[in-house]
Amino acid sequence: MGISFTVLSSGSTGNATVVRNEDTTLLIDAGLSAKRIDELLKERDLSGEELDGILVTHEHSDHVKGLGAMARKYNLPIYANEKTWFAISNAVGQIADDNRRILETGATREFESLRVESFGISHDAAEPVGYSFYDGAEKLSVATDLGYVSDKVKQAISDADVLVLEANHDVEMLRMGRYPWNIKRRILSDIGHLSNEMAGAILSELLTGRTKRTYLAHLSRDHNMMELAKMTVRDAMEDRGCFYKDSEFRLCDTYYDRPTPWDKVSEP
Ligand SMILES: O=c1ccn([C@@H]2O[C@@H]3COP(=O)(O)O[C@H]3[C@H]2O)c(=O)[nH]1
Repeated sequence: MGISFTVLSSGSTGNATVVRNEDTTLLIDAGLSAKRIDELLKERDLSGEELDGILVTHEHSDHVKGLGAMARKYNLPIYANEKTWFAISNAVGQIADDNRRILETGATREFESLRVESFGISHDAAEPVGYSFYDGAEKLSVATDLGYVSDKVKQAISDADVLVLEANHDVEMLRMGRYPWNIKRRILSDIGHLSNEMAGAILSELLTGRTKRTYLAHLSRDHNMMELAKMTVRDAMEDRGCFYKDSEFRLCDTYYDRPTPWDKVSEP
């Protein structure tokens, strides 16, 4: 079967992604109400009963809003590093001791045949992480909520067959937008969010021929549009000499209000 995934919802109104293979199904973040996550799972013919655990990237509410409720409703273990556990302790409510699992940044954990690696990212949270998933030779990487892509992150996500990468904002739209200047500065900073241009620059370095598609994620509803994001990413790649035909590499959409279709990592 290999790795399949669906981005259930992406953006500052709530983030959740399902990654599964033949023996394991994991939820990455639970940033919407449990009721909404249940609805989104149902849209992809899945139920919370089928989940084996929840991996947390960081403590911001758009990533943990429904975390405690999902864990309690389905008796799910939650995996997060120690600093993130500390940061979510109030928001998450009562969690059974057995469901409080530590997955330290940089650590690898095998969920039967699905291997998960966490890697540190740069964001204004206690100890934010992204995740890579491996099944045999297949690799899927998920990296959102990062202001800057370090060499370590590049290494962690390089050679992924499929990548879910943040393209949060168009810099001009953000500059001209309605947010107060201190928030704009924070979003533009190294611990903020990746712009479309930065996402394209990273992809131009990462595309070695193995990565077949990238889902552009966590788009700002105020300061971005999917078509603009795709155009800017593509232009940024071409400016750096990285040309591709759609048959070799594709940019794919994520949505804040509906799940992406199931995607099999092994498919071309
Ligand atoms: O001090 C701050 C600065 C920013 N933010 C978030 O960053 C997000 C960037 O994408 P967005 O435009 O969809 O939404 C923005 C906000 O949700 C925040 O919550 N607090």
